[in-house]
Amino acid sequence: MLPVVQLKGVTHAYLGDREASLAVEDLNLNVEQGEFVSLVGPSGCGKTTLLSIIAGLLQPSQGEVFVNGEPIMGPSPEVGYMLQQDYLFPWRSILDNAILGLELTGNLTEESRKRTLELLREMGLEGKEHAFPNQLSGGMRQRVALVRTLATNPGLLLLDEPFSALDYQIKLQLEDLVSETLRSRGTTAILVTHDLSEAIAVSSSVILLQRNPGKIRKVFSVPEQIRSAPPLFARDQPGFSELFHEIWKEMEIAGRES
Ligand SMILES: Nc1ncnc2c1ncn2[C@@H]1O[C@H](COP(=O)(O)OP(=O)(O)OP(=O)(O)O)[C@@H](O)[C@H]1O
Repeated sequence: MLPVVQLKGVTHAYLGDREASLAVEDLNLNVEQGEFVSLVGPSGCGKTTLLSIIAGLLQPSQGEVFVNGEPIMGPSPEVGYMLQQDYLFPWRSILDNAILGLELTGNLTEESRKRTLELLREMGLEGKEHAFPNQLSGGMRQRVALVRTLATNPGLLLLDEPFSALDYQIKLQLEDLVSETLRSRGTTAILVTHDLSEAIAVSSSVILLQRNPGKIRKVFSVPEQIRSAPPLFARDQPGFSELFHEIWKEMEIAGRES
């Protein structure tokens, strides 16, 4: 089976007025169907650059990027992108926000609208369909953003720190919800996070990047007993803290070298 994401020799330099800054260099990566991969590493190591490239929002200076075997030419409905901010439109109801992606891609039908209502219910937002974003909590709004992203049924989900602005308890609940939803749908996902314990709790593998320039330093596979537990309980599994300390140590060494 083809990997869902393939990066081959991806290099990207941002061009400034006087000089170019090399954000990522010669990156090679395959993400397989159903994998949940986290990208961690120090600020400036190129995590967001990489997601933008995979999302088709940024063309790399060099190298090739494939999603489901097809070269990426621009944003595609196959790829969902969720950010730290929910970017809901304040003048649209929750349901109207949730169906926005379907509208924009010309896929809004009675059937897809019903599926979106069902998703809102699964996310605990029943009764809020006709409310407006300012009537919802931050955690609820982020769940609406998740429904909007999932409504178009993307095979690949890119998550750029989607939980980082939330209270700790809400963040843990959302990690569980997202992880369970993606697992049951078999969606492939790439998460950028600064929270190492979150990365280990939700992922099948954790990719540590280093900076100056951004490169993959090491890939850590998350053991089955951690991976198969819901994120909240994954943190109590044997091997969790050992893996945390192993990655942490490598991060510190990488930090000293960059
Ligand atoms: N639009 C831009 N123009 C110029 N340089 C940029 C631009 N965006 C990012 N960079 C540079 O590219 C490098 C990688 O940035 P990127 O935002 O991808 O890193 P990151 O790992 O996501 O950082 P953080 O963890 O702080 O969000 C950094 O050196 C950054 O300064």
